[in-house]
Amino acid sequence: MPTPASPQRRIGVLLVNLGTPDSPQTPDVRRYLNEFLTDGRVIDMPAAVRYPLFQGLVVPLRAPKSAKIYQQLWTERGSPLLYHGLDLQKAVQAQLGKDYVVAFGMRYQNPSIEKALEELRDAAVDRIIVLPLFPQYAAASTGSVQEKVMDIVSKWWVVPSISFISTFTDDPAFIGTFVTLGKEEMAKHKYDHVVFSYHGIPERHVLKGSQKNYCKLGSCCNSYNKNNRYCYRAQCFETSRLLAAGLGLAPEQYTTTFQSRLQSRLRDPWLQPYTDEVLKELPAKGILNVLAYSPAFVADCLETTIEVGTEFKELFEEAGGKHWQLVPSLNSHPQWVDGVAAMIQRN
Ligand SMILES: C=CC1=C(C)c2cc3[nH]c(cc4nc(cc5[nH]c(cc1n2)c(C)c5CCC(=O)O)C(CCC(=O)O)=C4C)c(C)c3C=C
Ligand SMILES: [Fe+2]
Ligand SMILES: [Fe+2]
Repeated sequence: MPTPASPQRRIGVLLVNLGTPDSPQTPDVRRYLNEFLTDGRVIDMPAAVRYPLFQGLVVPLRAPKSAKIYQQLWTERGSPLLYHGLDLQKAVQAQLGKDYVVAFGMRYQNPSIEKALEELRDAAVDRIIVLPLFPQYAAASTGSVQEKVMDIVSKWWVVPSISFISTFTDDPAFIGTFVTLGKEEMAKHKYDHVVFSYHGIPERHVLKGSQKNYCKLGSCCNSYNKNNRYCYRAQCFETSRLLAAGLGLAPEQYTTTFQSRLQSRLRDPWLQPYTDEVLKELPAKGILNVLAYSPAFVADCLETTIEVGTEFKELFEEAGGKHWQLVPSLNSHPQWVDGVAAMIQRN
């Protein structure tokens, strides 16, 4: 008797980014910030303090100010973080072909991770590979996506086989595409210095993630090794080193900095040096032409286009700098699409 053909076994891929408001209007921004800033992995305070402090005070004050910035960022296609994510999903799906089903979700707001996982379940995939789109692991970004995904699938009757790509700080395609993009800018203008500005996190977050107290926020992070594989600071330094090597930069030709600290009355220190403080000092050192990278992101968003591309440019020029240029993010660059597909296939 002929054996029945085995059902087609497809692999589900879930690409996840952080999330963005549904519109740049204050009520939608408020809803987004309420979800984001009450996540215990982002604001690691007891829930009894976090909810009243952030929902009751911080978010109502911040939402109208953030909404104004989102209005500057918004395009005809909506929020860049969202449309670049959807473009990437489409391109990776085309690259991987019919043996894969690629879905896209956001940790906060829409499209939700829940909906994206349900799409994969409805497609009867054999197993799921989750790729949080954060190159460097942080408990507040990658860790939060992992927790959310596990929360959702653990409640399904049939729990799928699932794996996570937790960090790609040194991935050749991630580095290689940023090198390509940087060289394109360097061909148009002569730069004195390169600034690699990463999203900041509280120092406490790094120390809490340190295995066997290996990390002391000092020279321990200068090499990336088995003891600090998930140390956010060590991963940022590793990304900078690899980008600098690809661009042919000597150590004195680049600086690693950290941006977007949430100003807190508690004044807890965030990773340093702070980008805004470093860039103001550059012109006095004769550095007048700066190429700026935002390598904690793989898609352009508020943090790249507005904070690095616009606000830091203004600060630099006010301090006497002449030329500040942001390298665009990877978005759905063909080299990056190939790299994401390769990462999935290796998994
Ligand atoms: C690299 C990944 C990210 C980490 C780590 C991260 C930590 C982190 N962020 C905040 C507070 C805010 N971040 C905001 C925007 C934002 N953050 C990331 C990524 C990481 N955040 C992205 C991709 C974006 C942009 C989203 C977009 O819509 O374009 C914001 C909102 C904007 C604002 O009001 O300034 C806040 C607030 C904290 C507190 C934190 C770690 C503790
Ligand atoms: Fe953030
Ligand atoms: Fe360290």
